[in-house]
This record gives sequence, structure tokens and C-alpha cells, in this order.
Amino acid sequence: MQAHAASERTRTPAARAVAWSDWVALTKPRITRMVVVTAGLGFLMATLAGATWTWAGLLGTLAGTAASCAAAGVWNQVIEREADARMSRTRSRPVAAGRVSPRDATGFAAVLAVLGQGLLCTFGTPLASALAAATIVLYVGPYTLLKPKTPASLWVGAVPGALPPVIGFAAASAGLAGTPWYGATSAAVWWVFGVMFFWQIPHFLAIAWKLRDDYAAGGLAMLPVVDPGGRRTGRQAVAGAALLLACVLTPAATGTLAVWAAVPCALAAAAYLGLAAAFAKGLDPVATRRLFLASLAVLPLMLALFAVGAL
Ligand code: HEM
Ligand SMILES: CC(C)=CCC/C(C)=C/CC/C(C)=C/COP(=O)(O)OP(=O)(O)O
Repeated sequence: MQAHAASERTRTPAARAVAWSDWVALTKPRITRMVVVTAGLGFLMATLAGATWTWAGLLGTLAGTAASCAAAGVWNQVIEREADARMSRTRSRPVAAGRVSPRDATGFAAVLAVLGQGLLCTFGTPLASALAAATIVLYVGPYTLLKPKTPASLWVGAVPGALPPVIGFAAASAGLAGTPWYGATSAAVWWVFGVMFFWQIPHFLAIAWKLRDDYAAGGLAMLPVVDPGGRRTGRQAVAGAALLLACVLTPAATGTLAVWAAVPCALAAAAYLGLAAAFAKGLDPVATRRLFLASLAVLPLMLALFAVGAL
């Protein structure tokens, strides 16, 4: 019995069959789900602008985006395995915990990336595939590599975080270029990019402030780790929320977003800004939690309003 237990402990990850749950966990299913929803929103915006709707186009695009996002998440876990192993939130991840070898995970990511690009080229457009490839590169390259070095990684990571609606739009918009709708709706999609980009700043700073000890243990230079007093963290959260509000007011003023959609959107952004200001002032657990929870509520509301209110 003891000999058996010892041999269990000394088995390498490669020698043991990987459990299905670990393949699934490697794909970061929660972030992949959000990415699929926001890519679907971009696809919907293109079809509302007159692009041809097909189920094959939609499902192929969503599957291709999901596979691309999963590939990015798997590669990220290979690169960050040592940091992940030091943080309580991430130490049970499959590569960090040694249940999947970096080599197997890298192979899995490559298969997912090729599958994703194939699906996007076949059921979407080459432009959508190129944008997804660029999203993977930005996330796995600059963002992941900058995390241990500088808090500016957040502003870099917000780019791949905001690109999925643009990918969905590009996948559905074949044949749409040149039509009167195309220019207006593609402008609206870039405002959606802006909304998602700036929304992430308070979203993440609230999380990182709460988890600052964990990020410090992982050796990641998130803003709350290098700014223990929290002044810069609070200021950047307020700046992100203020720029988010500008991403609602500007398209409303230029006629890209209908006023009936812009009003509730602006109210949501203003409430988010108020909560970011309260967070910056107190930096207490209640204000931090409120800002995080508000981030989860305002994003779906604003994205839905942009999808139906874009002119
Ligand atoms: C720089 C970009 C981002 C970073 C660093 C980030 C980081 C995180 C982290 C660490 C959590 C876990 C919080 C916890 O365990 O308490 C989280 C939660 C969450 N994030 Fe983000 N996030 C980013 C972008 C996004 C984007 C683009 C979306 C949606 C499209 C999103 C949606 C969510 C949601 C819904 C949750 C709560 C539920 C869950 O954990 O899945 N995040 N985020
Ligand atoms: C279509 C496609 C390729 C989409 C990929 C987009 C993508 C992965 C966006 C994620 C945004 C982001 C920076 C999340 C945090 O990652 P993190 O590494 O800080 O999270 P962690 O701390 O949980 O590891």
C-alpha cells in the first residue's frame, strides 16, 4: 500500500492520463464563455446592419472564437505556471499543480489555435481569423510577459479583452463593406471596443486590490502590489470609469448611438464612475466589492444597449 502511494507521487504528469476536467479547466471556461457572448454581440450588430445571417456562420464563428480564446488561456497557463503555483486563487490549475505537463498543454493550445483559425476562415472571414490570431498574440505575448514587470500590463491586456466583439463583427460582415450601413455600424463596434476596454480598468483594479497579497506572492507587478497605499489604483479606476462614460457620450453626440439607448447607458456608466470614486476614496472592502459587483452588472447592460441602439 505504501509502495503504491509512493509510486503515485513520483509519476510524472506525462505518464498519467489527463482527466477531462483538466482539459476543460485549461481552457479558462469562464473567460471563454464571456468572450463567446461578446463575439456573438458583434456578429449580431453586423446582421442588424444588413449582413446575411446563417446558423452555420454564427455557430462556426462562435466555435472558432471559443477555440482561439481557449488556446490563449492554455498558453497563458503554461507561461505563468510558476506564478500560478504561488497564488492561492490559481495554484490548483492543471499545469501549475503538475497534473498536465507544459508540453502536453502547449500541444493542446496549438491544436485549439489551428482549429480556431480554420473555423473562423471557413465560417467567418479571413479578417476575423487574423483579428483572433492578433488577439491571441497580444494576450500570450505582451500581456502575459509584462504582468511580472509592470502594472501597465493591465492597459495592454485590456486590448485583447475588448477585441472579441470586433472579431464577431468582422466574421459576419463579408459583403457588407461599401453599404451605407457598414460605415455607421463598424463605427459603433469600435465604440463597443472602447466601452469594453475602459470597463476593464475598474473591473480589474477592484479585483487586484482585494487580491493584492496573492498577486504579490505570485510575483506579479499589478498596480496594487507596487502601489500599497492605493492612491494610483484609485486614480486609475476613476480614470477608466470616466473614459468609459466618454465612450457612451461621444457616440450619442455624433449620432452613432440612439439617444434612448445612450441615456440608460450613460446612467450606468455614471453610477460605475461614482462607485469607482467611492473605491478610490475609501479603498475599503465594501467599496471594493461594490465596484466589482457593479462591473459585472453594467457591462451586459451597456453591451445590450449598444447592440440594439447602434445607428
Ligand atoms: C485586463 C483584463 C481582465 C482581467 C485582468 C480580469 C481578471 C479577472 C479576475 C482575476 C477575475 C476573478 C475574480 C475573483 O476570483 O474574485 C475576474 C472575474 C470576472 N471577469 Fe474579468 N478580467 C479581465 C477582463 C474581463 C473581460 C473582458 C470580461 C468579460 C467580457 C470579464 C468578465 C469577468 C466576469 C464575468 C468575472 C466574474 C465571474 C468569473 O470569475 O468568471 N473580465 N476577472
Ligand atoms: C478570441 C480570443 C483569442 C480572445 C482572448 C481574449 C482574452 C483571453 C481576453 C482576456 C482578458 C484578460 C486580460 C483576462 C485576464 O487574464 P489573466 O491572465 O490576468 O487571468 P488570470 O489571473 O486568471 O490568469
